[in-house]
Amino acid sequence: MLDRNESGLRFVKMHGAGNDFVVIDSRGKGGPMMTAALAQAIGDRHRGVGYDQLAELHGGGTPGLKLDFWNSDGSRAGACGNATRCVADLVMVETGADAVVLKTARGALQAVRDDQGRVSVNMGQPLLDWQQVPLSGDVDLTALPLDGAPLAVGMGNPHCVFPVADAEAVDLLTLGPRYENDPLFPEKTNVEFISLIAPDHLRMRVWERGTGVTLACGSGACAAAVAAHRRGLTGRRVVIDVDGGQLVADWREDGVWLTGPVAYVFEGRLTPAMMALA
Ligand SMILES: N[C@@H](CCC[C@H](N)C(=O)O)C(=O)O
Repeated sequence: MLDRNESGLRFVKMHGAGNDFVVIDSRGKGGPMMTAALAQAIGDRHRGVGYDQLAELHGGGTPGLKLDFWNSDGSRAGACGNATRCVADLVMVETGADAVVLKTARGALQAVRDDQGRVSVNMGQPLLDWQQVPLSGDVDLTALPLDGAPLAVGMGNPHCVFPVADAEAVDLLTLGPRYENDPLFPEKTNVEFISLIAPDHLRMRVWERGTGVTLACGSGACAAAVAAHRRGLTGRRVVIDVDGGQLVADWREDGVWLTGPVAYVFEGRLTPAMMALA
């Protein structure tokens, strides 16, 4: 066990509506250090720390703060709305600012804190062309023998959203991995099942690519709002009930804004033995 004088890689455990993250701070250390093997080891809920996504913060100064995302199976993710909100809060607490810009593979994302302590991030405009989602071809998903006539939405990562009568009744453990790995999605996909509560209110259950069932998914909430609006089910702003709480997605002229809670769980240090797995 590490004592207080031993060095080790510091991390913070956070969550946003139950979507949980390990945040590694690599600022001022000459660039990111994460590898697929180490990300997978830290993500192991029995032998590591456990998380849905790992977020590594690096860069700073004039080029700006950068954020990379890893799934618990060691794969990379181009976007993670809830981790972006959590890390934005961490930086805002540190600097005393009420807004921050974080550079991600999705682009430079602007985040702000509201007077209830919730953090919002502009996740950008949805990507709706098949090449951008991406899909394996110019196919109409509604014509496919996939239950529920889904919509494909890119938010910097792929999402397949199924509007269904009752999201509670969906067998997520069977259907999630089936569609995640469908050849229609060359980079695999996140899978969301949504049902309508009211024209401004959805229920969503999610299977995340590279992770499995999670209690919430921010980019998934954005994709769900876009899909529901395109289907004529909702307006542009929706409250979304997820297993871990509530998120709000608002498709505005400048992009889809995702709002929700952030929480700090604990801080720790990874042991040298764990680091040796990098
Ligand atoms: N939980 C996330 C999405 C994480 C990435 C996803 N599993 C992927 O591989 O694209 C969110 O809050 O957006």
